Amino acid sequence: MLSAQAAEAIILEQVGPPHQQDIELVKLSEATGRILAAPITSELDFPHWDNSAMDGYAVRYADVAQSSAENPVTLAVIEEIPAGYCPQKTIAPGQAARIFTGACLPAGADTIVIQEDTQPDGDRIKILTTPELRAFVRHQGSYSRAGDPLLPAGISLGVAEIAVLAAAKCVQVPVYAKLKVGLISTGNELIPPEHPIAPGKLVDSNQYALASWVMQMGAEPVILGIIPDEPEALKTAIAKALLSADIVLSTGGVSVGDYDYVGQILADLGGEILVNSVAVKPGKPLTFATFPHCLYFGLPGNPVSALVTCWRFVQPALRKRSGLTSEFWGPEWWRVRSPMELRSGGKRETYLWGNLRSVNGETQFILAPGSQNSGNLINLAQTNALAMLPVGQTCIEAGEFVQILKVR
Ligand SMILES: Nc1nc2c(c(=O)[nH]1)N[C@H]1C(S)=C(S)[C@@H](COP(=O)(O)OP(=O)(O)OC[C@H]3O[C@@H](n4cnc5c(N)ncnc54)[C@H](O)[C@@H]3O)O[C@H]1N2
Ligand code: MOO
Ligand SMILES: [Mg+2]
Repeated sequence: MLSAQAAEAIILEQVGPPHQQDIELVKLSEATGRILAAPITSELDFPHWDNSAMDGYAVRYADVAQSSAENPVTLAVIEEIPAGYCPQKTIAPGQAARIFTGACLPAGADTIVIQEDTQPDGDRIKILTTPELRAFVRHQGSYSRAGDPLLPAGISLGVAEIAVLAAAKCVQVPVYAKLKVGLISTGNELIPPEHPIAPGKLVDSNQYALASWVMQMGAEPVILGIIPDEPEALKTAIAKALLSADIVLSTGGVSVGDYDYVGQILADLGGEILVNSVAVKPGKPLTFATFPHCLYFGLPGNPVSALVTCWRFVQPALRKRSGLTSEFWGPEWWRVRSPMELRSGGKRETYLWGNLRSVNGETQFILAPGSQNSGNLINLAQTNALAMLPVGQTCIEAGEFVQILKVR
């Protein structure tokens, strides 16, 4: 049995980055959640022009360096500059321009006085304070200069990145193609949710759970359905899956039972089986095999085992394969306090599910009530974290810190 760390390393080592031909251009409006495939630079300075951060007056600092409420300097207002307008005049000594937030600074001016610190006087303005030199001026190029890198390749595009791409006028975005993830449920007991339940039968929840996870990860699920525990049917289905996906996830059939055929079939199909048992709970029979153009994860059938192994082992692999740079592969560990005692058998790296909650300003892990059994998917709902007890640690006392994996 491999340790979790050894299995993780073996899996990640086998995962390659996307290929160059996997790059496509998408519209910016459809780029959310996609992974940038090339670095982005802009031909523009940010800000594009010196401009005002406030509503007020553009002045020459030298004119107002001694100004105060008691001894205000009075300046002639020679132009009004709203946002979007290009100033026509140069501010000479003794002059100012009315200016508004976002408007271009006129030539000659170097400082903004906010209107609260002024008093209008016909077509002149009294300055009631001494501003700081260059106060409230947003200088051209002070955020980023033309030609500077704006975004690196290998990041996921979220709200802020989309804003930057829009500002840089990048309306066609180079991204990596979505990975295709084949999904197979194995088991004679399984029925789709639409079918009537019968004695001994069970609804295939794994297929829906994994399809949901695959979509959340920005990949494309390829639904291959329920396959009975029959070697020939399974072999045909797995062979088909290997041709139609970059990564295949099956659930069930990987343990030691007489109907657990997945490992043997992977070997028969020419797969190199690198992992078939890992010291994690739940998830011990996790199986990983490589094929020339496909990675195969045989996840355990129990619903919680399938998801825990997915979050812990498949997620970093999928992130790497989808083009993210290494800092984003995870797993991302956090350390938070648990107000409750947490227990483990100590023989396998053990995962308990629960919630991260903010309690009096501190993040805490709250264990999900009910049975922490890998067959119980009911109390996995509405959780958002897994607490991890390493091998050898049988207990975390109430109030102590525990290592956490954020999930979903
Ligand atoms: N003698 C031993 N028995 C078992 C061992 C062991 O070491 N020795 N390991 C146990 C552990 S741990 C796990 S986990 C399970 C994994 O078994 P399999 O991956 O072979 O999965 P199945 O036997 O096919 O099913 C297990 C369980 O999960 C239910 N299931 C399966 N598919 C689905 C699905 N698509 N949706 C919902 N539920 C599903 C299935 O009905 C079974 O109850 O093996 C232990 N046994
Ligand atoms: O390891 Mo199994 O995944 O306990 O249920
Ligand atoms: Mg089994």
